[in-house]
Amino acid sequence: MPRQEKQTPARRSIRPLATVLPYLSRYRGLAIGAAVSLTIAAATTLTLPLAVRRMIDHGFSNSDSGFINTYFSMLMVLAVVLALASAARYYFVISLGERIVADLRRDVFARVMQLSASFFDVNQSGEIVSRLTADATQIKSAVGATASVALRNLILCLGAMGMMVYTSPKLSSLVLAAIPLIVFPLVGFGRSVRRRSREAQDMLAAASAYAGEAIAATRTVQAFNGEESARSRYGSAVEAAYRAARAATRARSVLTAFAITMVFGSVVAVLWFGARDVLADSLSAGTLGQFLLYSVFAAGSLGALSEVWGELSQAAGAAERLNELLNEVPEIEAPEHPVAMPVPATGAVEFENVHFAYPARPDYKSLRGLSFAVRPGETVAIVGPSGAGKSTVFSMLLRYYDPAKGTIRVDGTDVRAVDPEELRERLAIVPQDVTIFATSVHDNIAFGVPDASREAVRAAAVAAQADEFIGRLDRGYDTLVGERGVTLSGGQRQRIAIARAILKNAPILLLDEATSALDAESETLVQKALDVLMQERTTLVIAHRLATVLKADRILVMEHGRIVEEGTHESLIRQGGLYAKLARLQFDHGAEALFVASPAPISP
Ligand SMILES: Nc1ncnc2c1ncn2[C@@H]1O[C@H](COP(=O)(O)OP(=O)(O)OP(=O)(O)O)[C@@H](O)[C@H]1O
Repeated sequence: MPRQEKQTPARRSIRPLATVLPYLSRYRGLAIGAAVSLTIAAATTLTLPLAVRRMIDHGFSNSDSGFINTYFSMLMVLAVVLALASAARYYFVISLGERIVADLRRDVFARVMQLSASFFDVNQSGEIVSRLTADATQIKSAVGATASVALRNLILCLGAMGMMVYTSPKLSSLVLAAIPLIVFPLVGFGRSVRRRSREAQDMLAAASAYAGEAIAATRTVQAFNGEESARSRYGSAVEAAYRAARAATRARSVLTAFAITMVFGSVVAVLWFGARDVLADSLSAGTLGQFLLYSVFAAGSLGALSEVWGELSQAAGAAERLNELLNEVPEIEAPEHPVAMPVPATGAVEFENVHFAYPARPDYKSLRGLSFAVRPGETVAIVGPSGAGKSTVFSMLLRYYDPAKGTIRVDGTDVRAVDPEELRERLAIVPQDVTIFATSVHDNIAFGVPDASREAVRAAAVAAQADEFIGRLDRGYDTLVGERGVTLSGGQRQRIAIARAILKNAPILLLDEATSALDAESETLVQKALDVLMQERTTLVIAHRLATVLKADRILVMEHGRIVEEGTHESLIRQGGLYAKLARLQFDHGAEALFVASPAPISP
């Protein structure tokens, strides 16, 4: 998301909250229940001053105790109605808030899952998580508690004003004249609260993003004695969030003080007039009492409304941040009329004059006219110095990004013309940094095929040389492996990833060999697992091991985003070019199993 757009102020203060309206209409039952119970509660409250007037003007002067009994029984009934209506209001309104925010969270998450790699190149995951949690919570309190208070006070305020007019049109006209004086400044304050609150949420998200990163990397932080600097960086992020939140709160306090002074000030002024009318006998004491209660209701609810306005403005800041995610358009989307890929899949891959620069680094071309073709069933090794563009080839094939120029074809079809889901069905990847989810071993292997049977998962694990170690775990395939698979060794994680790819059984395998050295036994096991996986399918492997290049049908040597040499190990060694240099480096350093990543000058 373009960051500069984030700060664009919307013209109207609480407009971003309109996002929740479609959700509101989805739950009409709850919304109607809330509205009805709100109305009943407010109407009941409004009848109380009527009773007070009757008591003052008639009740105490009348010695008929029957009248008093009926009167107080009625009041008791009213109290029970008020209590029940308030309880129902609370239930409906809070449930509605929870319901809407659950839906909103789900929709925002679903949208985030669809976004392209380029989005995540520039946005931090912790920042996004903060939107899903902190911002959504603010909206929940706005929709739930705040909206309920707002509606109740709005009804109460309008009702009280109506009753004021009914009680004394003369005094009411004075009150009504004061209202614009109060409302307009309130709206202005509300806008400033929204802006500040948005800033506070941005700051909080930045702090969360940093916390997420640091917590995920505690081992590295500790290894480098970085606790102190991490602590102080997080501390200042939190401090900045606090300052921004305080600024928002300050704006809200000013708003509240202003509102209460104005509202009660005008009530006092009006009553002053009223008191003179009573003295002049043109108004009964009971009527002034009734008017007084209604104006206190009206003033109280206006005061509450001003506070609610502050809260709604704050929630609008949060809604704005969620809207940005909801409105984010994935860069890679299925075409409107996707071309069907040929069936059965053959596993052919072709790059034709592909040029590409990462969106986060538009001036640097990672691929510069890359062309090659891989026949169905062929095993092709890609080698080259660090930064040559090897991993980029995989990202392009998986269509994380689209090329600036040129065409990529899978099974003869341009990848841009097909549904990305159909394309990715045909590809299985074993990345260098294996992703393990904090769930069971079974679910990790079955990640691409969630309905796979236990037998199928087991068969894949056996083929990936993983069954034995899984059997030794506490609960076998049901063992939870911890976040990012922390309870597993590097080799074990890799074999789980291989089992995942075996289970997916896609016609094209993308393999990014791990550079990290495994112990000899793990190495042999991983190698065996890969041999199984590579059988009978097209394999593109970013190779770091001699064994792998020796086994490949063909080796592509990449440098600066294009192919510079091509052939078998022997023919390339004979050519004496870049490959020969890379290979020599490896032998010179005696690391038989590893390709050295960059062709540094050979030391004498
Ligand atoms: N997400 C990204 N955003 C911007 N630039 C990137 C991104 N990923 C890679 N690059 C750049 O693109 C170039 C090619 O990177 P790539 O990862 O494809 O290299 P590689 O050959 O796989 O290197 P290595 O062997 O070190 O993994 C590098 O210069 C790298 O800095």
